Amino acid sequence: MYEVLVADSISNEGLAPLLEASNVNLTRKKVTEVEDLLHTYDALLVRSATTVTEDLLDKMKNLKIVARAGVGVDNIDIEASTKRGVVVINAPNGNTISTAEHTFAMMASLVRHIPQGNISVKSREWNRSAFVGTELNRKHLGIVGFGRIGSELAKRAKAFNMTVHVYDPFLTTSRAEKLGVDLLSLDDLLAVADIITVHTPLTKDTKGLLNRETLAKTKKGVYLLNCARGGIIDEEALAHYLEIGHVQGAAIDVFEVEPPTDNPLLNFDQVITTPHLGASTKEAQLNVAEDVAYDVLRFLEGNPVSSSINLPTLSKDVFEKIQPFTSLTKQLGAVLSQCMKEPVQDISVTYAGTVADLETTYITRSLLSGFLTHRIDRSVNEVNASMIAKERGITFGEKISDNTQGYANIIEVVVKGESRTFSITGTYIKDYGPRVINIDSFDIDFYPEGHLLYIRHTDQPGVIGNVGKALGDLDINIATMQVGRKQKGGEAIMMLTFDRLIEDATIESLKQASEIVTIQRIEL
Ligand SMILES: NC(=O)c1ccc[n+]([C@@H]2O[C@H](COP(=O)([O-])OP(=O)(O)OC[C@H]3O[C@@H](n4cnc5c(N)ncnc54)[C@H](O)[C@@H]3O)[C@@H](O)[C@H]2O)c1
Ligand SMILES: O=C(O)[C@H](O)COP(=O)(O)O
Repeated sequence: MYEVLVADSISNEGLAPLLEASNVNLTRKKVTEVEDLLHTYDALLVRSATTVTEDLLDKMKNLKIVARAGVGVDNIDIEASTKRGVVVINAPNGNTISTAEHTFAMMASLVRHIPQGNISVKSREWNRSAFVGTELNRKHLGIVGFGRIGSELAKRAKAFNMTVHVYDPFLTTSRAEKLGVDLLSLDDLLAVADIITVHTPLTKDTKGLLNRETLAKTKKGVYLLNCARGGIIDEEALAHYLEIGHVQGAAIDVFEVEPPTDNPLLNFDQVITTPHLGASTKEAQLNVAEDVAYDVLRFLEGNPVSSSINLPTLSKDVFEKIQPFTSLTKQLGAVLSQCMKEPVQDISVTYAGTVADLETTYITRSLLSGFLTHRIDRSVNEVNASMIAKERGITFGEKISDNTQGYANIIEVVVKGESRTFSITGTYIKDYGPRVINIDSFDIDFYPEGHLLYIRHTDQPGVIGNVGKALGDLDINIATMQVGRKQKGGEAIMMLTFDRLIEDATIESLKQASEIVTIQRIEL
């Protein structure tokens, strides 16, 4: 049974896939209400109200996935989640239209003073001259951040006969042309726009993007909107330009600290606000809840997620295709880690044949996770493997080759340590499964699973028999035995598999024979 904690207000109807699943036990409680049970949850679903800190992640020892029913993941410590191997997903598409519509509504309200007029009439005033507004028609709208919401807003603005200028360092000129907007530098946009609205994520680059210095470049009388994230427009700087009358008005849905209490912007009549309502529609909430509910269920049942922040996103079809190879590389990594008993500096993977056309970065992550699992005492998976490898100074890289050595596919891994290198090559054979076909330059053929002994010895008569007899005398049954050598009379290898773990004492006794060079136990 999977334990799922829904910590924020998320549509019940949208959560139906989880509520109806027979293998899920769903709890709807705030994190603070289940302090004692935090270690039991497999999945955590939040909106923007819950902050997923490193401290919370430490308490949620069993957590595998954090789902954000919405777009912004700035309330989730992604790095700490990734370190712990916790997948973070979001629902990036479900609230786009609602937020674009809300921004448009805020813009129209702002230039026509609708909230102020409303308050005035309800105060039994009839002051028509105080609320003379401005048309949107033929005005220049500057959109900073032209992603999903920015581009939906542009369509609506164009329908109102506005000229749309955009600034987005990741937007190509051809896409801007296709969408009928004028792509500018930030400075040029600031200089030309009558109304400026921000639609970027909150990152270290966008925090305070509109500040005292940049806002000074705007037209006198400009209107500003922030329906993205508090802090993209520096609140103190905005307050300053409102105070001196340079900025004519602002519409703010999001704040640096929510709920805002002593925020200076709340003191201005020309600032209109909403309590982070961009995504608060029935439709958006149903969409985002459904999106994450399906994704969380898929993930818990071992399937790919459709929108991950810290994992490459794979379709079900692609995931199924790569699964045999991720299992294979996990095993190859585990064999390598146990055979190469020294610090490793570099891991290099070469893919050839059918596997080379697949999502190899994900397959390499599985390899790293198989390798690192045997070296460190924390949980490693595809989410955190590359980060942990980097932390430990292990470089890694991928190559594609066309040398399949006669197989449909092969994966060769070379590990460089301080004093030597070690290599392993595997293949996945349809209807037969994974095979290791070369280990440390010895051709061999074994199934990488279970309890193994990897023995290097001199190629001479009687060695195989002696090993068999010594194990037989200890009542140890050899399940399979594969041998390989490079040349007659030179060094040779044996790969033995067993039905149970072989004790240290047995290995020590086998090592006594002079023809045995090394023995390595491998547990897969
Ligand atoms: N108010 C709400 O309730 C609400 C609802 C949904 C989303 N949001 C917020 O709206 C914002 C936009 O969401 P979206 O779905 O359109 O995201 P998106 O990822 O589709 O678009 C963001 C755009 O910002 C651009 N960008 C990134 N860094 C930039 C920079 N330094 N300068 C200029 N542009 C930059 C990106 O290239 C991208 O095109 C996010 O902050 C999100 O959290 C708020
Ligand atoms: O990033 C988002 O999706 C919006 O800010 C919505 O936030 P909410 O889910 O807390 O309304």
